Formats: sequence, structure tokens, C-alpha cells
Amino acid sequence: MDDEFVFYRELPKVELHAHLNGSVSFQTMEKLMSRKPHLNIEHSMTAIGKGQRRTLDECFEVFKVIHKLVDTEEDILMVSKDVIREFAEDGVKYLELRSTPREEQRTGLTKKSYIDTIIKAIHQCKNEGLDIDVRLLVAIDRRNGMEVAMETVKLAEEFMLSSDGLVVGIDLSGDPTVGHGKHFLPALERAKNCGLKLSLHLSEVQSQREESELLLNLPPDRIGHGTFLHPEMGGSQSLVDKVVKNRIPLELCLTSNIKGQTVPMFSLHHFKYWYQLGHPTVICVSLFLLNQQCKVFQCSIRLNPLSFHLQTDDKGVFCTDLSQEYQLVASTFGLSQKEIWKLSQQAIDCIFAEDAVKQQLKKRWQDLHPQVFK
Ligand SMILES: CNc1ncnc2c1ncn2[C@@H]1O[C@H](COP(=O)(O)O)[C@@H](O)[C@H]1O
Ligand SMILES: [Zn+2]
Repeated sequence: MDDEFVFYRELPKVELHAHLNGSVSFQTMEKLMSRKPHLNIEHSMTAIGKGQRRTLDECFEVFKVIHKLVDTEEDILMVSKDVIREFAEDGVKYLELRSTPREEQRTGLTKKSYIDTIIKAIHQCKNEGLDIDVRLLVAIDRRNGMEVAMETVKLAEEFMLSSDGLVVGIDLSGDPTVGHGKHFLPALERAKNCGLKLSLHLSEVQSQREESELLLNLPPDRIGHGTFLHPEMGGSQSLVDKVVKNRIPLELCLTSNIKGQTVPMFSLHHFKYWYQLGHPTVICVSLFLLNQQCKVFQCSIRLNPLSFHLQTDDKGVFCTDLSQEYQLVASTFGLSQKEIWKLSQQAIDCIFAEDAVKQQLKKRWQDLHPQVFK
């Protein structure tokens, strides 16, 4: 194994944007497919391989296929435990999973038992001694409308009170071209008022400017993607100002955006824009094109100490892991290992768990530093 590979694996990491059913690995898919051979589902229907891309619409079709494979408590337990184990093996020390509770009449699955089962998996992993702290965000799928959104928030509220700090927040996700965010405001406001944290997919596609303007007034505690917030991408300065004023962290998922074709190439990823808002530091940027050619050019980049963090989104569907995402950013934007360390450490301040957990994680990072930079 080369030193680079070892560095990124050993780098302690925080993962805050991981959709459970988008994070199912090839190996776990294999087990699910053998449980349900009659569905005739193949790997090409559940994952987007190296060098491949899909429209965002096609990505959402992929999730429908995966949902067919994961429709019993037994499936959810296995998937959750495998995903947690895989993140732990990848060096993730703190993980916030997110998932949309579903009910399946055929298998007797209810939304409550769906969440209960994920919580059971988190406990079992803890009892196995896995070195990872896992929390859960309950997701609202935009496609299901405002009434379901309100139900979801009420359910999350119950779990927040009964799960001993495991359920920490709400995610708003699903096909961004469906529905308008204004319909979800009452549910999101309720969530916020009862103490649930909010992570909202915002401006993932163009034409959501008005919606983002509205939802940023909540304000959310974190933003997923935010690809089209800034003026160069058809957003606006007023959107950027709101994000900066409220110091709202962005969760950035590079591979997801490239494979889902909302960003044409890594070098044009909005990572760069948000980086440019910080301290003045000129560094060298290398640009990876999708056909794996590599070009190098100079670019003025200023470090931003607070606003964004690298995440996987759907590590199974997009065939990536968090170590790869860090490595990708380092190679695309020319960041040193020290800067990468800082990036992973800064993510601790954006977690939704209580302050005591942040302090523990900061101590872990301190303790692990000599081992990673040996
Ligand atoms: C690619 N960008 C994305 N944008 C918006 N929502 C996404 C997403 N990727 C995943 N999801 C949301 O997560 C669900 C799958 O996991 P769960 O069944 O909830 O665990 C998808 O159905 C979608 O609602
Ligand atoms: Zn997402």
C-alpha cells in the first residue's frame, strides 16, 4: 500500500452527509440480491461505476431499485450495520447517518420500526466495540409532501426524546425538482423549535433560488450541496451573504455532484468558491478531468476556516468513500496533508451532537495526530 493511501485511511474523519440506502456497498448489495433473486436486480442498476455519469433523475431511479431490495426490518438491520462498519473501517470516527422512514405493508414495516431498527443497529455496533460514534437524522423526502413531512418531524421528535441523544436532527432531501420548499416551512419550523437540528439540501439544482432564499431564513444548521447558491452559478450575492452571516456549514460531496452531473468537472466544483472566501493563501491546483487526464494550473485560493466539509452523500451508489473524497480534493485543489488534516478537524465543530462529544472528538484528533504523521 502506498503512503498516500495509508494517510487518507488513517486520517480520522467526520461524515455528516450519508444517506443510508445510498451508502450500501457492493458486498452488501450482493447479500440483498441473493435474498431476493426474483427481483432480478443487477449491480449496474444500483451503482454508478468509475467514469460513468447519470442525470439526477436517473440517480433517483437508482434509489427506487435499492428500496425494493431493502424492505424488511432484517434488511435494514443488516444494511445499517454494514454501512456503519464500513465507515469505521474507512477511519470515520463520527458519523451522522440520515434516512427516510418508509412503511411496507407487505413486510409489516412501519415508519417507527424503520427508525427503531436503525437505532438497534447503532447499539449493536457500539456493543461490538466499533470505534465510531453514530447519530441519526430523520429524512423528509420532498416527493411525499407537507403532511408526511409534519408526521416525520413528530416522529423524529419522539425519538429525539427517547433515543438518548442518538436522533439529533432532520434532513430535507429527495428529488430537488419536485415540490417547493415553502410547503415544508411549518414542519421545519416545528423541528427547529423542539430542538432538532436542520440539514437541508439547498440549491442542488439551478432554479431553486427563491426556495433557498426562503429556507435560509430559518436558518438551517447545515446545507447539503448548495451548488447553485453563489452568483457565478446563477445564485445571488444575497444568498451567499445569508450563508456567511449565519456561518452555516456546507456539506460538499464532489463525486456525487460529478456523477449526478450537477457539476461538469471537479475543477469547477463550488468547493473552490467557498474556499476563496477565507484567508488569503495562494496554492497550486491540479485538475482531474473525468477521463482521468490530469492538468495542472495555478489559481489563487484563500482558505476558508469554517464553511464547508467533505462528505460522501451516497457512497454505495457513487462508488466512493470518504478517504477518496479527501484525496480527490487534495489532488484537485493542491492541498497539503496538513491542510487536509485541518479540514477534517474543522468538521468536528459542525456535528449535531452535544458539545461534550465535540470535546471528546477534538481530544481523539490530538491523540491520533502523531500516528497519522509518523
Ligand atoms: C444525489 N443527491 C441527492 N439529493 C437529494 N436527495 C438524495 C440524494 N441522494 C440521496 N437522496 C435521498 O436519500 C434517499 C435514499 O436514502 P434513504 O432511503 O433515505 O436511506 C433517496 O431516496 C433520496 O430521498
Ligand atoms: Zn444528499
